[in-house]
Amino acid sequence: MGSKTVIGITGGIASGKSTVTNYLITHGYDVVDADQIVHQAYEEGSGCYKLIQDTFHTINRHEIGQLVFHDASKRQLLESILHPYVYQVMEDHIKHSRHHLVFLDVPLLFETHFDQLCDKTICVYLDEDRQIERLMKRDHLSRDEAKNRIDLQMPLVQKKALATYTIDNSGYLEDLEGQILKILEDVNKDGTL
Ligand SMILES: CC(C)(COP(=O)(O)OP(=O)(O)OC[C@H]1O[C@@H](n2cnc3c(N)ncnc32)[C@H](O)[C@@H]1O)[C@@H](O)C(=O)NCCC(=O)NCCS
Ligand SMILES: Nc1ncnc2c1ncn2[C@@H]1O[C@H](COP(=O)(O)OP(=O)(O)OP(=O)(O)O)[C@@H](O)[C@H]1O
Repeated sequence: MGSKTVIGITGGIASGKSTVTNYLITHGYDVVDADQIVHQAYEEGSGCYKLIQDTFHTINRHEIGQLVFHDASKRQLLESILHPYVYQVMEDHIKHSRHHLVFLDVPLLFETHFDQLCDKTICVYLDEDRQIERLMKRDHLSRDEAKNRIDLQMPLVQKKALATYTIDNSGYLEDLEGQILKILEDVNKDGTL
């Protein structure tokens, strides 16, 4: 993407991507969040609104989540509406960003092949027991429901193997800053910042 460096941030559900990107945003970095773009698509006037409503007979994300997290063909249908939209918004954002470094926060970065937009990638990971605990707590899910949502994504160990950098978020929040700074330093070293 020309003189810009694009870094994709991924991980599992509730692995701490937003916690990492909040740090980056606070420190002035340009971050695009795929979940936020998806949420905008559910707003009246977006290019996807009518198609989602016609297809699912509701525009309520919670109701649609209940459907698609238990039905692979409905999930694929929803993804076929939303992923091209998210890709386009991200591509436009990269093109028009005034920053030299752009971060993309995409839970399904490798599953969707959005990593083709990226020069480098970061996987935020943790052990599955902690992931389940944090997901249950944050989204008020049962253990079974949390496990089901984790199992819908590429295993974290696979994402870790595909990523340029990894961030271990099994520990305390204070342990994140050092790992993020090390990655930024490495990106800097390449002269890409
Ligand atoms: C299923 C929907 C309605 C649930 O909305 P809701 O507001 O309850 O959850 P939210 O959007 O915040 O997603 C929370 C997390 O669920 C996971 N998730 C979302 N969609 C998917 C999916 N299709 N497959 C696997 N995991 C998913 C991600 O880790 C995401 O961070 C919504 O996520 C959606 O429309 N998903 C399809 C688009 C998609 O694939 N998004 C993922 C990033 S591109
Ligand atoms: N090191 C940590 N210690 C304790 N709790 C944490 C830590 N990191 C993140 N959390 C909490 O875990 C939950 C998941 O983190 P976060 O929302 O950043 O994950 P995410 O990867 O962005 O999730 P999603 O894919 O669902 O958007 C949040 O409630 C967050 O406050």
